[in-house]
Amino acid sequence: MTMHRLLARQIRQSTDESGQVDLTKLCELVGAAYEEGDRDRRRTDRAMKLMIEELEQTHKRAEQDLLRAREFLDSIIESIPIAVFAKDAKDSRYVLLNRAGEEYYGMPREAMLGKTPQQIFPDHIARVVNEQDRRVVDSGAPMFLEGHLLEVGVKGRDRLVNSRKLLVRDGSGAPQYLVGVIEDVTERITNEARISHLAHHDALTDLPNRSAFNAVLGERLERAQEAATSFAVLSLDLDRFKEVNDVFGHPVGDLLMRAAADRLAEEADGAFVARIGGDEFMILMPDDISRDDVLALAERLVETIGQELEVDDYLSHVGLSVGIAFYPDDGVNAATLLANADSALYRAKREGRGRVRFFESEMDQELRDRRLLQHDLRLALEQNQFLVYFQPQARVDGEVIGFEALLRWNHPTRGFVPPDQFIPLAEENGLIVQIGEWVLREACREAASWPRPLQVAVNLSPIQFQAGDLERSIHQILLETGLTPTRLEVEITEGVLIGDFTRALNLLRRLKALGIRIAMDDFGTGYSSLSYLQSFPFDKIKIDRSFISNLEATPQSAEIVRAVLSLAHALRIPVIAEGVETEAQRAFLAREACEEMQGYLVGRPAMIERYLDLVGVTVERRLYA
Ligand SMILES: Nc1nc2c(ncn2[C@@H]2O[C@@H]3COP(=O)(O)O[C@H]4[C@@H](O)[C@H](n5cnc6c(=O)[nH]c(N)nc65)O[C@@H]4COP(=O)(O)O[C@H]3[C@H]2O)c(=O)[nH]1
Repeated sequence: MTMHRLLARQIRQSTDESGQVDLTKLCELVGAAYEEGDRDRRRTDRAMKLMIEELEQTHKRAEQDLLRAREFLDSIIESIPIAVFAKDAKDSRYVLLNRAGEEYYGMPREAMLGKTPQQIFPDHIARVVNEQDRRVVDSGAPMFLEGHLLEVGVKGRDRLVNSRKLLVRDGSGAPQYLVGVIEDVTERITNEARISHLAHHDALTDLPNRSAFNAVLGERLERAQEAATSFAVLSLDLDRFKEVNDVFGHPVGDLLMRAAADRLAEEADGAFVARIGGDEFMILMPDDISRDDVLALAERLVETIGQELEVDDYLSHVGLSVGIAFYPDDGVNAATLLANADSALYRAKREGRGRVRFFESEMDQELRDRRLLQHDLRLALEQNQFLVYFQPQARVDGEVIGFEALLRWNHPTRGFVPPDQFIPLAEENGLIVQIGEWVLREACREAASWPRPLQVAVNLSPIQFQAGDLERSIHQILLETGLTPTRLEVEITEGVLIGDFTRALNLLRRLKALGIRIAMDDFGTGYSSLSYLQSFPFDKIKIDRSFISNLEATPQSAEIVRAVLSLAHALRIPVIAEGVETEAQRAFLAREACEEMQGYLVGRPAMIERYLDLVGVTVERRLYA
């Protein structure tokens, strides 16, 4: 027989040494044990109760958390701007649709929930939707369609969307739901397209820009190398665009540029036309085009652009010069091809604008020569290679009234380089600022030393007006040399007024205020000499020598000279005629009441030593006649 260990212990504790059981003690021990047991049970019951309560609360909290999480998720799904739907995986019935979904499909969710695609969409669409659903359910693989046209719903017709569908399984792994999202990417795609367009197109004309041109040229070169084909690159430049811009203002200039670009693109017959900056364009011609065809097209472009353009009630006239280089004959890489097309363009412009020139290897030589000359020009000033020649200016009766200072460059190996050749180079690299200052100083110093107070005329380049502090340097030179400002005349061409017109005008006004005289040079050759006469009180007009040399040959020249003289007289501006070589020319000018003249008839440009008598060093006064 087995006995509970506690009872055995209680009996042992109630038994004395003789083996006698003390029943009273045993009853006490058993009673105490029962009481202890009751206390334990009560404690356990309480603990159990507390635990159950705690568990119930935890459960309730978990349920509430779950509910809140669901509500939170629901509100996110409801408010995201992406359409979200869920369907029953068995029959594609819609079980969930958010607000964005209603908008995409153009119908309220009540019209869709519980329904299959066949009950909602037209047949051909329902068929596609069902096929997609089956594919996802059968394969278990998600579906992703990018940038496609949404073909359902009201709003969907012109929207581009990214859409996804994926399968959700139940606890046992069986297909339960199909969840789909549809994101409207129309704006993003159109923005991306717009940004890419802007990056590759010129904002004013909407033609491809320089970077697009370089990319296309790179591709063309690669293709032409592989296929052994040839192609032509045209470098184009609008003639006189800057003048138009300046005379009519930038808004008209912009309209004109747009109109010219349209004409170019229209006439270019599908060739690739790009605007690569300012008034410069490039055209890439199709493969294997003949020289004759390229020439014909280029001439057509020159003619089209040369026609009058009516822009915003203004009639304006620009021209076009074109340089052409061929791959592979004139260059096998982009840099050489472009440089050679530019050389041809440079030649076209130099030969009188409105022309088309093919690249020739001698142009390459010319370009290198120009660079060499530019390099030598830098040394010329420090090595004293410049000289100032003086050419007398006289009244038409022959009385010398002053001299024009003309710069000469005595190159150590080339001899005398004509100013027409090196001054544009000095203007290109900015050296004209220092060189011009040197001429001014020499001319003023020389004139200040003459016993007779004759005037001295000095040419100023437009670059001197744009860069450097011309006013200060003239002021400084006058102080330094002691020449009276009224004896100095500066000759400017209309180029000075092109560009920053207001700045140039203010500068001229300040120079005039110092007492310096301002003459307008090359009158009649520019685009807008007449309009400039209105804007500034010039002290003298110089009629360009081209009109004087043609006086006898072309009757129009005589008419132009007469017209300029009568206009100048009306404005009370004295006129000096340039390039007077013959007595007949002088007589004509005298008859037409032209005040002054300059030319070989009076005297050639020379070192001042040749004219010492005229300036009063040896002879007080000398008359030409
Ligand atoms: N056929 C012919 N020509 C005559 C006659 N009389 C004078 N000439 C030439 O006509 C030019 C007159 O100078 P420009 O119109 O100011 O034209 C000047 C001027 O624009 C520019 N230039 C000369 N020196 C300077 C200068 O110091 N600074 C600047 N910025 N330009 C200068 O270079 C141009 C050419 O200068 P040059 O070669 O010295 O040429 C000079 C002169 O030698 C004549 O009867 N017949």
